[in-house]
Amino acid sequence: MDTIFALATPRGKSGVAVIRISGPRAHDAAKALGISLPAVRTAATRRLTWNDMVLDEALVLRFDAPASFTGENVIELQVHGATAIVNAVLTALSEQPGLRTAEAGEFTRRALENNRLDLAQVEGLSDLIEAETEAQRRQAMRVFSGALGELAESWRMWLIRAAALLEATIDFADEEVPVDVGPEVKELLAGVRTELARQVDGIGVAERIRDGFEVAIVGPPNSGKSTLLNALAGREAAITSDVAGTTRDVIEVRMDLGGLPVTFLDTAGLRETADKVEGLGIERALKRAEAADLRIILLGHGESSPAFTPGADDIVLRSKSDVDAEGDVSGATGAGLDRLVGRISEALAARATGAGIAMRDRHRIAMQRAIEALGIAEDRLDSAPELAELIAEELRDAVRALDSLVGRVDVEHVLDDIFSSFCIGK
Ligand SMILES: Nc1nc2c(ncn2[C@@H]2O[C@H](COP(=O)(O)OP(=O)(O)OP(=O)(O)O)[C@@H](O)[C@H]2O)c(=O)[nH]1
Ligand SMILES: [K+]
Ligand SMILES: [Mg+2]
Repeated sequence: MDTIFALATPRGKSGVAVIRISGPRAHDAAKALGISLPAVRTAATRRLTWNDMVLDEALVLRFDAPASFTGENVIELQVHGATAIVNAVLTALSEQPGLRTAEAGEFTRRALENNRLDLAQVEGLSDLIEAETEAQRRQAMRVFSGALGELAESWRMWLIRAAALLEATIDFADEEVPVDVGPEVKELLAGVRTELARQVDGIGVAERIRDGFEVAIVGPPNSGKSTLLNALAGREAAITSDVAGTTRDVIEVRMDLGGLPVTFLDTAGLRETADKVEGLGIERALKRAEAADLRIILLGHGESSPAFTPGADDIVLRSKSDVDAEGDVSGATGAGLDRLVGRISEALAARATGAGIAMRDRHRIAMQRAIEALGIAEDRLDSAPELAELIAEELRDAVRALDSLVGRVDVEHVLDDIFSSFCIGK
């Protein structure tokens, strides 16, 4: 196994830069830099030297396998964040035998291989690093701390219990079965299936929290959509003018709205037009507005938008309240903007509460596979309960699907559990 190293903080000038070394030669690599190793899990300042030259005065942290992020011996060097220092230390490391630069994600891959993290936690970690808003941080943190693995483990235990009950009836096939296990098995399966379905339902919202909600601003030309977008963004993101049909392409502005990631879409004014390019813009506007999570329908004085019927949560507003007594909001003066932002946050926050812990297509596929297997098992329990062996096989399929959630693949281990732990009356 190679010993790998890399800069763990972004490149460029900074107060401190962290260089991580992981693998069997991590301790030797530190010693080769003139470092006398600090005690495990303590930090000590040490002078780094290479070819008789002092490179820097660094804070050195030492972790010994398996109690480290990667599960290997790890040294972390906190050096002064000058490009020249970082380069000198990285060069010194690369000149040592058995050491090489880490590939992207390689520290985490080793953590996975050494069972320091499960697959879902690895996904959580990558989302955590990408998190920009509070809701994203909270969601990623839940997954990173192993919540999905814990859920999968509890489902797995229920299914293994159900399979064990069925196995017992197989063992007793020729004799009298002491108890009818059907009702208990059914209850276990229905419990798992209901929870799985709830998690699958929450994936869409969880994906939204990860990738951002879309809020489209739509309405007739010149109602002030682009001006409103600019007011929300606090910058001139879109061109505005008194010419109807100014906006053609969809303009996107990403924002943090009360902790939720939101992308606002400014769109072309909706109207009948003979202009080919404007027509293409309107087509795009309609498509994106329909796909968005929420729409702000912005109307001018006395206007309606025949091209757009508002959905239940959509917000219909009258623009230019600074010059229109019946207006609700003014992109020009900012009046009514806080109230609008409040309404949008409220509508999206209500949806965000439906988020589950599962949050990826991979999770959806695994869970749906499990739901399907459980459905077949439940049907068989009703129609042909004597086929206990076949039913148990469906349960094993469901367990395998759930195991794939966390990247566990040792099916033998599952079968061992089933056959060893719960043998009623034997
Ligand atoms: N007084 C006032 N004028 C506004 C306001 N919002 C927009 N306007 C003016 O209305 C005109 C149209 O504004 P835009 O923001 O370009 O309108 P739009 O809806 O994006 O127009 P299209 O992109 O052509 O569909 C411009 O002259 C703006 O200065 C407002 O809140 N108050
Ligand atoms: K305009
Ligand atoms: Mg516009």
